[in-house]
Amino acid sequence: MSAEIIDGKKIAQSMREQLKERIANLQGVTPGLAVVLIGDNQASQTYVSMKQKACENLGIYSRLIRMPESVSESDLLSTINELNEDSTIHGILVQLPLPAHIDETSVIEAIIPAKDVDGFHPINVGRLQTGGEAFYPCTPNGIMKMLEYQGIDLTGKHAVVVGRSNIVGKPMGQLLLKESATVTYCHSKTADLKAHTKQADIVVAAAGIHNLITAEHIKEGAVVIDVGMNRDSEGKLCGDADYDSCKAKASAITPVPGGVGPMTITMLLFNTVESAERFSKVK
Ligand SMILES: Nc1nc2c(c(=O)[nH]1)N[C@@H](CN(C=O)c1ccc(C(=O)N[C@@H](CCC(=O)O)C(=O)O)cc1)CN2
Repeated sequence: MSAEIIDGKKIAQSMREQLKERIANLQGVTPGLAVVLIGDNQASQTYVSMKQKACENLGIYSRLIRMPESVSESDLLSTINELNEDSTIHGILVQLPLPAHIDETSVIEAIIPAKDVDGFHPINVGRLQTGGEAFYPCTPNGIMKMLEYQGIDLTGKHAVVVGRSNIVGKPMGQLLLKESATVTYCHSKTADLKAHTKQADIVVAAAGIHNLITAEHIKEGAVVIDVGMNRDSEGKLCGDADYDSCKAKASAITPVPGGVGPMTITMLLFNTVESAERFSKVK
């Protein structure tokens, strides 16, 4: 078997076209996104400029707030408070990771849930479990859209999520559960990872370990979703799954790059447009 390649760029593009129509229907309201970038982390700078470019292409107003690595937590919190009050801004995100002296939880909790387009605030995290109006984290929600686009029905399927981060692993499991999948979480301390992943209809690899998942870890016909963003010894971007060996055994697989990554940014645009729509209804 050779797997179908799930083309994240193509799905992202089709979703972005739909978003253009929603923006046109906003009648005079321009969705606004504020991105706070702290320090000089090269990867963060790349992701932030990709976000800004994507906003520009769609007609979303984007404001970049750059702060030095040495910024104090209280200055950062004051900036967030100003953005919370700014009616031209519908979405706020602080690019992660943060410098060690800043408490991530305090920063995330300072953003009002209605503008938390990353979906990291405890109110949004809680509503993912209990229901109600919420924003869902962009990477796992993007994966759900990819699975839907591919026509993969999740009801009764066994999904194994490898990784337990707040950004990807934990919300990924919740979203899969919402669609009636049977979910197993694995992580760095899981004994005999292979015994779990081999039973899975869908494996989501989000552990940040290059080549953690090989053909030996999956069953014939499994769907492999690769969230990894690692660099190999030559500096080439690669995922958590050994692409060539898994491709030969899986029924569908996401590449890195060009798989989950483009969907992460698209879901940020999606949440920002959604937020602008919600605010314009409140007015
Ligand atoms: N506040 C947030 N911080 C971070 C998030 C997040 O969702 N919110 N996620 C990651 C980084 N990230 C977005 O911020 C992100 C990572 C990767 C991509 C992407 O499109 N990758 C491309 C390859 C890009 C390259 O060449 O380097 C791909 O996979 O095709 C988009 C967004 C951590 N921080």
